[in-house]
Amino acid sequence: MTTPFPPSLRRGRLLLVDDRPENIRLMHQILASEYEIFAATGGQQAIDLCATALPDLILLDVFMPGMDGLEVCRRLKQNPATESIAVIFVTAGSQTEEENACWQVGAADFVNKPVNPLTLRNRVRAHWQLKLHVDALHAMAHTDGLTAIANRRYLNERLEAECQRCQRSGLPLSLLMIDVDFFKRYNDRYGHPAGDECLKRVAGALQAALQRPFDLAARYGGEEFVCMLPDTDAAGALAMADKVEAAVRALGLEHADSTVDAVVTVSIGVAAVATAGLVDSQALLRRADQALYRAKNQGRGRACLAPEAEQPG
Ligand SMILES: Nc1nc2c(ncn2[C@@H]2O[C@H](COP(=O)(O)OP(=O)(O)OP(=O)(O)O)[C@@H](O)[C@H]2O)c(=O)[nH]1
Repeated sequence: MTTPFPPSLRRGRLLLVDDRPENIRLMHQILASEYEIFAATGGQQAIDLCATALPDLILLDVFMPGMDGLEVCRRLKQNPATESIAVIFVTAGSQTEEENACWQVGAADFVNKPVNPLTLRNRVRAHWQLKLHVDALHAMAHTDGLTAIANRRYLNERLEAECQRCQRSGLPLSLLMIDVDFFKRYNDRYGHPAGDECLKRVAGALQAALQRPFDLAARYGGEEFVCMLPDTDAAGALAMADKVEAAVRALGLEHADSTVDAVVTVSIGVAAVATAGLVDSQALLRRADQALYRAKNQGRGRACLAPEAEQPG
């Protein structure tokens, strides 16, 4: 799952790339106590490892037979999945042209060969700390402050990307728009701090109900949430909506002023993209919102499916 929440105190993952095993051994000795180490002795192997091991940093030899370090770096920077991995080149020479070529392909830094252990350790540590800070900022920008699930900004980014993917692949995509019933009355009766606590519990129930790695639960604003369900058609989304509705009811949060039940309930609007063609994220959200409005009008504490979108032309 693409999560906005990085593990905060994990060990950094470091990929060492050098065609000479003795160089890898030396760097391993210097760095193994602080990092989880992976190693590759060729360019293609390094690229393959990046896709599976997802390292945080790479120490990359420039001159290697076959694909050299410059080409490895160029390819990593062209791939959105690997472009943010910091590449520190390990260079034998210190010629200006060689350094410039490294910067041009996207180097983050250099270390000279033969490596000075202290310099290597400090350079790697500086880039690892920078990466931790960037990840933390990224997580903060994508997280809702109250409920700690994804926020509307992250939902919009992911939804846009999923709509494009769905348009290319023709696979279905569904949204649930979820609203806590009579939440104003809840706040009025139990107080705003209890209202906040209720929203946190509802968010937790949504998060727990979604089980596929690419599903996403987000707080859309106020007492409204959205669940994005890739590769899920209308029938699957309706089943998920029922599961979410039941999960919130099962929290058993007393709501004495609700006319739906004695506990907190939610209404859910479901919208699905079923057919190939243009997929418009905002139109999908609007359809889910209209279905939510119908669920409210039909008595709340239930899910309603939006009619299929009309295809242009
Ligand atoms: N405690 C708390 N309340 C919030 C928060 N965000 C929005 N609200 C409250 O949510 C309530 C939403 O009220 P309405 O839009 O009238 O909806 P409702 O009372 O849930 O009624 P229905 O949706 O028709 O069932 C308002 O009273 C908002 O103040 C929040 O972060 N914390």
